Amino acid sequence: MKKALFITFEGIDGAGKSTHIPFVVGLLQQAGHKVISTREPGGTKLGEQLRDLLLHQAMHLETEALLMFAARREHIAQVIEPALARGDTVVSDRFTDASFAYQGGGRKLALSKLDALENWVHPHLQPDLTLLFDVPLEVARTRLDAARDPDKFEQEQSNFFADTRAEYLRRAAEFPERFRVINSNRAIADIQHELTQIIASVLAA
Ligand SMILES: Nc1ncnc2c1ncn2[C@@H]1O[C@H](COP(=O)(O)OP(=O)(O)O)[C@@H](O)[C@H]1O
Ligand SMILES: Cc1cn([C@H]2C[C@H](O)[C@@H](COP(=O)(O)OP(=O)(O)O)O2)c(=O)[nH]c1=O
Repeated sequence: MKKALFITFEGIDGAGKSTHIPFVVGLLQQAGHKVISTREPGGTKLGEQLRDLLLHQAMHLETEALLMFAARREHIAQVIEPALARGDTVVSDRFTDASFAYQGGGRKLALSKLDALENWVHPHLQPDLTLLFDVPLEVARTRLDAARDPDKFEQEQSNFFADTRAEYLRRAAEFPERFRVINSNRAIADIQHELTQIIASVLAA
C-alpha cells in the first residue's frame, strides 16, 4: 500500500496556493494515492461555521487563535486522522503554520502561546510536506485586487502581510526537512514543473 502522506499548502493571501492544489492532487492520484482534499479553517461542518465567523467577525486576537485551534481539533479528529489511518493521503489548504504566520507573525500573539496550543491539539501530528508559496507583497495584493472581494484577513495592511510572510519564512528555515519554499512569482507552468519534481522526490523517499 502507498504510504499515506499529510501535505499542507501555505502562503500569504494571493500567493497562489489554491491555484496549485488541484494540480498536486492530480500528481498524487496518478501515483496511486487516494487523496482527501480539505482546508483550514474549515474541513468539517463545525469548522466551516467557525470559518465563517473567523473570516468575517472582529474578535480579540486570542479568541481568534483559540477558534482556529478549536476548528483544527475537530478537523484532525473527524477528517485528518481517520483518513491517514485508512491509508489515504491528506492535502490541506493551510494548517498550523498559518496560525504561527497570521496570529503570531501578523497579529503578534506570543509564539509561546501558539506552541502551547499546538502541543495541546496535535502533539504528535506534523505534515510530511509543507509547500510554502512565496511572493512579494505587492504581487499578492495585485492578484487579490483582481480576483475577489477581500475577507477580514485580506483587508489587512501591507505591514501585516510583511510580518506574516516573514514568520512563514522563519518557520521554513526552522523546519527545512518538511518545508519547500516555492517562488510563486513566476508563470503557473514553471511552478507546476517544480511541483512535479518536488512530489516525485517525496514519493521516491
Ligand atoms: N503564478 C501566477 N501568475 C499569475 N496569477 C496567478 C498565479 N497564481 C495564481 N494567480 C492568480 O492570483 C489569484 C490568487 O490566487 P489563489 O490561488 O486564489 O491564491 P491563494 O490561494 O494563495 O490566496 C487568482 O486569481 C489566481 O488566478
Ligand atoms: C488556518 C488559518 C488561516 N488563517 C487565515 C488566513 C487566510 O487569510 C484565511 C482563510 O484562508 P484561505 O482559505 O487561504 O482563504 P482564501 O480561500 O480566501 O484564499 O484564514 C489564519 O489567520 N490562521 C490560521 O490558522
